[in-house]
Amino acid sequence: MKQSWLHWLPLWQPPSLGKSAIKTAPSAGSRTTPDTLVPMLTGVASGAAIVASGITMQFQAGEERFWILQGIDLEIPCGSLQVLLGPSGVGKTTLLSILAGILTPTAGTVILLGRSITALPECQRSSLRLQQVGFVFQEFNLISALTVFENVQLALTMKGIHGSIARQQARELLNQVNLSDKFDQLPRRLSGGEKQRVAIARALAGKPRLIFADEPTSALDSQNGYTVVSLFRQLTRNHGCTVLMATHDQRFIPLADRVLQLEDGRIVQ
Ligand SMILES: Nc1ncnc2c1ncn2[C@@H]1O[C@H](COP(=O)(O)OP(=O)(O)OP(=O)(O)O)[C@@H](O)[C@H]1O
Repeated sequence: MKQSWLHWLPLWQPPSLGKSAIKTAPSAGSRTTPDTLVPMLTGVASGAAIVASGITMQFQAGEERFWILQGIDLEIPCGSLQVLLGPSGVGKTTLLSILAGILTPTAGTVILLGRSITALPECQRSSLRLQQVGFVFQEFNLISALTVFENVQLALTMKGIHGSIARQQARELLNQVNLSDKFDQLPRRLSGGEKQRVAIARALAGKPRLIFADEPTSALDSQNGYTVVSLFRQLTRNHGCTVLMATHDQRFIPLADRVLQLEDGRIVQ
């Protein structure tokens, strides 16, 4: 799903209409936990980066309503690489967007990094995302008029990191993704794999604890895809970052700590 990266920080446009849909009602087992009943620190105590309960999402297409997610319960441990697998249109972007607090589910609750976000006002969710969450997309969404270095520096600026500290951190992030020789290049001069590594460096600005990656390997060949997913794995191992990656690509499953298969609105493990 093509989205502007800048959109994801304060705002987000929901995905477009038109693929497969589930037109049945959610199961009787679907539940909605009142947000006030969820302790603020649930999840962190148990080492979970995300705890989702009874996530249900209904969309409307013309006159018709359909359920795309049907009562998903999920706990994602800190410091792990989780792969959300499923065919196009099954609801991966929708689920990612709900877990990141960008979309509000029809029912259910999400605890993100110990905070119950479902009932938080958008400005507080946006601020939590800005400080703690990084995003990586299929289409890279780099700013074409800025150099590689400036793309990362801008992300740091948006997180309140300026001047020589921002420059130092931008250098470190780009070194971390092996792009130390590309600082002054414009994105159009980079290969797809290099662009995605810039996008990862940018997503890591401000040391987020959680990375959401939506189809990050779809535009890449096997080797570059492997480099990107290996990089995610390294981040979980060396920096304690949690990565949730949505994909329909089964090639990188061996690198995941856990595969969550999304099927008919539910997670099948
Ligand atoms: N705001 C919306 N209103 C109505 N339908 C929507 C809305 N957002 C998404 N959908 C529909 O919900 C379904 C799931 O979309 P979603 O983008 O989450 O799937 P996906 O698994 O991420 O697909 P892809 O891999 O192609 O990106 C699709 O049929 C989509 O058209």
